[in-house]
Amino acid sequence: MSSPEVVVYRDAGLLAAATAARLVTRLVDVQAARGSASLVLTGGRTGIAVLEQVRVSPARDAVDWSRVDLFWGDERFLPAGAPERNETQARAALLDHVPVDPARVFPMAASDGVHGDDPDAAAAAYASVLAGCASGAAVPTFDVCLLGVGEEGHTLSVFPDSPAVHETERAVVGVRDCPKPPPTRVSLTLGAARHSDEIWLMTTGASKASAVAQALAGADEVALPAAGARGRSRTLWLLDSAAA
Ligand SMILES: O=C(O)[C@H](O)[C@@H](O)[C@H](O)[C@H](O)COP(=O)(O)O
Repeated sequence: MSSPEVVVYRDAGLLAAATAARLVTRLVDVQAARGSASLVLTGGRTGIAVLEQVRVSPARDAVDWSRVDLFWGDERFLPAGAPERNETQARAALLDHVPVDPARVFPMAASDGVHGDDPDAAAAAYASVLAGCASGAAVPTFDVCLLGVGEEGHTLSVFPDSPAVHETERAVVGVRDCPKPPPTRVSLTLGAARHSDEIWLMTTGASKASAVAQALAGADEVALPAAGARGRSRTLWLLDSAAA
């Protein structure tokens, strides 16, 4: 696992624009080397702001969007099309504006889909999707995994000292009574996220500064889940000056 690197930007707007540029370049480089690329999307203001900046980037179409495999790190377990769903927001911010291949976009199930309102069934189904994309492994090696970080150190929908942070077997879990609304979610585990080549933790605002400091000081992942988000070759903490 890689050691955390830190890049600090003047403000949240510059972080979003610079991270969008970083993402476009990373996807182009991976596609040049391997033909396709895989990306894990996140919810939250910061993650969506980055996607919006990708949409308006002059370099956007340097990426062959038809050869990007798109996954989610977590999802708010709501009916399809609900405004609060990470998928809804990602489609509005970017995916509906670029020629992705629908067969290579893998949203987590909605609460009114085939799995009903059972987040555990939805999680098991997503684990099967991941295994189906992983040619023999349980989880693909994601090229880039975008993550946000909460004030108390959550990432994905993995919260401090929660059942999800103690999960060592499953790659995807249902989350209930989530401290951050909405309460029911589906989430990758930290173990699944660590299959990523690069993990980018995008964090803005003074309210996150304590969690950032604890994570970078080597806090235990049970108490500070974001501290356990490590990429195989790179772990990037992308901060604005307030979070730093
Ligand atoms: O579904 C979610 O809410 C996200 O996955 C969550 O992990 C988010 O990334 C963090 O809470 C940071 O959110 P902000 O960027 O809005 O602070």
